[in-house]
Amino acid sequence: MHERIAQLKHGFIASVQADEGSPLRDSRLIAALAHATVLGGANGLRINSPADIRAVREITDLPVIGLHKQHNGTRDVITPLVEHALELAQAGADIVAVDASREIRGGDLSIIGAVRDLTGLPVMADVSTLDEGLRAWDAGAALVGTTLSGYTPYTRADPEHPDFALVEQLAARGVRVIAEGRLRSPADVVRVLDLGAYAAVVGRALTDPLITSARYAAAVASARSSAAPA
Ligand SMILES: CC(=O)N[C@H](C=O)[C@@H](O)[C@H](O)[C@H](O)COP(=O)(O)O
Repeated sequence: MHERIAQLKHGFIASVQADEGSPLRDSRLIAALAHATVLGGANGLRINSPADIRAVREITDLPVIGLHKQHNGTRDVITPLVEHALELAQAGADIVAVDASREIRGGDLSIIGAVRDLTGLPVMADVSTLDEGLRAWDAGAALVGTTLSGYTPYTRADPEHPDFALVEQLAARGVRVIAEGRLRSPADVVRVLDLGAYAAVVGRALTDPLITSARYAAAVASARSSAAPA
């Protein structure tokens, strides 16, 4: 097994990302946030774009899963092209994440082998269903992420919770599965590892203060509206 994959075993990976328009959209801020998660104990990082990967590479030797998000009018596609993967590798990614959904790839998963062979790096296939995960694993993905569950038109997911069932089903079939998407607490991480996940990715709940503040604000608003008038 690839050394970088082994380093992630039974750990948690901090996804540190900020889209255009976010107050955190600055590679130096991404690197600072990533640094904080590493000091806190993260075992790896998931980082979007060559610029952010370069900035993060300055602060850590931990495994970096690189991706290139491209909006297709409906959602972000993860690393649509081999050319993007090459740029991620040049920037210092250790593992390249690619969208392996049927929605984007149809029946053709040749991107997995192409990225692996051209970059020399292991590939993490992001999927939304059991079938997609099994096909990506057979096509040579080193890791299969549940990242896209709830984001393809044919998947429904509880917006408040990870897709625990998909994690369990992939693990039961011997797939090296990364639980990703809507993990919100240390308890969620422990639960997916218990279900057989190889590692867990935590994104917005860990690294996006806008999202976490909105959760507090919603809780306060809800408590106020149900409180008896003074
Ligand atoms: C669907 C998609 O584009 N997911 C992206 C993949 O890199 C990121 O926007 C997510 O933040 C990441 O998957 C972690 O998930 P969460 O932030 O829910 O913990």
